[in-house]
Amino acid sequence: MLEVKPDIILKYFTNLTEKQIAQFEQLFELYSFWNAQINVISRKDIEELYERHVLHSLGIAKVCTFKPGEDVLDVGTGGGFPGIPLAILFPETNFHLVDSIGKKIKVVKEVASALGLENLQADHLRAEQIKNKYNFIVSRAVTRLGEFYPWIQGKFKKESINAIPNGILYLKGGDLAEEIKESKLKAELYPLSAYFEEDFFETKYVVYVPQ
Ligand SMILES: C[S@@+](CC[C@H](N)C(=O)[O-])C[C@H]1O[C@@H](n2cnc3c(N)ncnc32)[C@H](O)[C@@H]1O
Repeated sequence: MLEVKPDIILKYFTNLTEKQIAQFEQLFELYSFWNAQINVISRKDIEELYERHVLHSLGIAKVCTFKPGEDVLDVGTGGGFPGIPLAILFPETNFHLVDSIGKKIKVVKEVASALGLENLQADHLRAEQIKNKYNFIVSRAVTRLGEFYPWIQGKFKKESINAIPNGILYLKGGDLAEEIKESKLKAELYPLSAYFEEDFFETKYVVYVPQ
């Protein structure tokens, strides 16, 4: 069987514990197995799992170091991106992963349980149904910011304990100027090419919208 190693993760995250390295290593086998049954990432992408999905998700960690005890919501997590890689990296932060498609949440629950992730809860829910409040709301590839914002408005904790105020950290690509203008939000753009040298990241950003 093809074996793909998470070397690219170790290249950019040099302080991982043995446990975290083992968890990242497990991801390839787990997603190869689950993706064959329930499509959560493009099947031709599986060999690029670590660069295009795991490292891309961890781009958020280059912009914000989550604190122990903070609550983070991942809206439209699909098979667990960006929530699962972030939950491995920040084991003392609480992650709530939701998706409107139940079978995708099944994959998230299976992967999280195989990894022994105790800081992650996954629920089959639409973002609009959520009543809890969070420090940060993360997302990737769900919808335009203008549509996304009303779903999560009012779901932030008032008090911030991080170096950056509570807010949205959204992974986006391409030309964002028009989308941000249309949303009328005050957004800050962090290019992932500033942190990662691979071509894939040339057009990728973390969009931060403080609350
Ligand atoms: C293109 S997929 C992206 C999945 C994952 N974030 C990733 O990057 O691999 C978009 C996901 O958003 C989910 N979704 C769309 N609208 C949603 C909503 N209102 N609440 C929760 N999930 C939603 C869909 O079910 C789908 O799984």
